[in-house]
Amino acid sequence: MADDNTPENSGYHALATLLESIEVGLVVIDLDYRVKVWNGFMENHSGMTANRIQNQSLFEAFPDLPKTWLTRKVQSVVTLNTRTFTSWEQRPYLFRFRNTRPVTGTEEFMFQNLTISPLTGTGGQVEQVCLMIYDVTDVASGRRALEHANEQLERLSSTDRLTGLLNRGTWENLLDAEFERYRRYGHNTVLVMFDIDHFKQVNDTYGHLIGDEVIREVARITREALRQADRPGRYGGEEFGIILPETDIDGALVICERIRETLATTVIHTDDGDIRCTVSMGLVQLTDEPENYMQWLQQADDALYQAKEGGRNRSVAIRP
Ligand SMILES: Nc1nc2c(ncn2[C@@H]2O[C@H](COP(=O)(O)OP(=O)(O)OP(=O)(O)O)[C@@H](O)[C@H]2O)c(=O)[nH]1
Repeated sequence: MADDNTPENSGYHALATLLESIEVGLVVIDLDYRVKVWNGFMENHSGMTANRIQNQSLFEAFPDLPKTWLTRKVQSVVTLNTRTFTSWEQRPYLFRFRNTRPVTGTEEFMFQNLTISPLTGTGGQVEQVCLMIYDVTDVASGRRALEHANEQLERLSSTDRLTGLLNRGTWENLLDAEFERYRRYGHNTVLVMFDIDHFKQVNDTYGHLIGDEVIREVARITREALRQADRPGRYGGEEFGIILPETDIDGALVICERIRETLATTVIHTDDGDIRCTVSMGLVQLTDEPENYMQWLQQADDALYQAKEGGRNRSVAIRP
């Protein structure tokens, strides 16, 4: 009988205790996926005791495991006798454990990195494999928060803060892209420039803050009148542009008149009283004439100027 007090045994005992209490999941399975070792981390997070799962098939005990994927990974570890590593970015988790971290409590489940190592027997053959599961929820949730913040930053830098429409830079890039698309495919496309009439009076009478409210309301009504593919943008102070892809000049005129009439009949309620405003619009369907998008823009601006000259609160369309 072995003497429990030999230095070898006490060393082994210390090691076993360490593996039992380490903050990493340790699972040893044989080549039939029967569980041989299941440490404290796994017990705590799965609710399954080592005694219960001992010698059970891993896939029977955890039917939700990605069987095909894990089998392929384990097979390659066994065949090549080398370890493999999978990060949470490739696969967020192997075992779906609830996230119990206090700081990253907003994450629903535990993100995991996984290492699969071969365990060889005395003959040098791989007889078992060891799965090591690392809880990387803190890292993953930090990274995800950063990505989320970057997305928001990206959105903010492409939109106008007052109206939420595309800002001038982004909108002009789209206009340039639409111009190139026309050159290649020749699809109908219309550019609209419009501007709030006598806006200076609104500012002078009510002040800049109320003026801003009016600009915001004009943007909201415009956005609501358009389709998903249409691209409204805030070009300058009280000047807006709309790109209407796959639209001819008659269709564009219908859309613009709808926006113009809606605005003309809308009362904007502000803290300083009710305000009405009108807009003038210039529309131009793209032809082969402009050599670049800036010339196309100039044509629309000329049409807008004609609408102002013609008495405002109207749309002027330049036909192809
Ligand atoms: N509140 C506010 N006013 C702005 C903003 N940007 C430009 N403006 C004002 O918009 C007014 C534009 O005036 P004008 O270019 O003379 O044109 P208008 O009074 O609208 O007259 P027409 O366009 O000829 O009908 C100016 O008073 C600008 O100060 C802004 O972001 N907020």
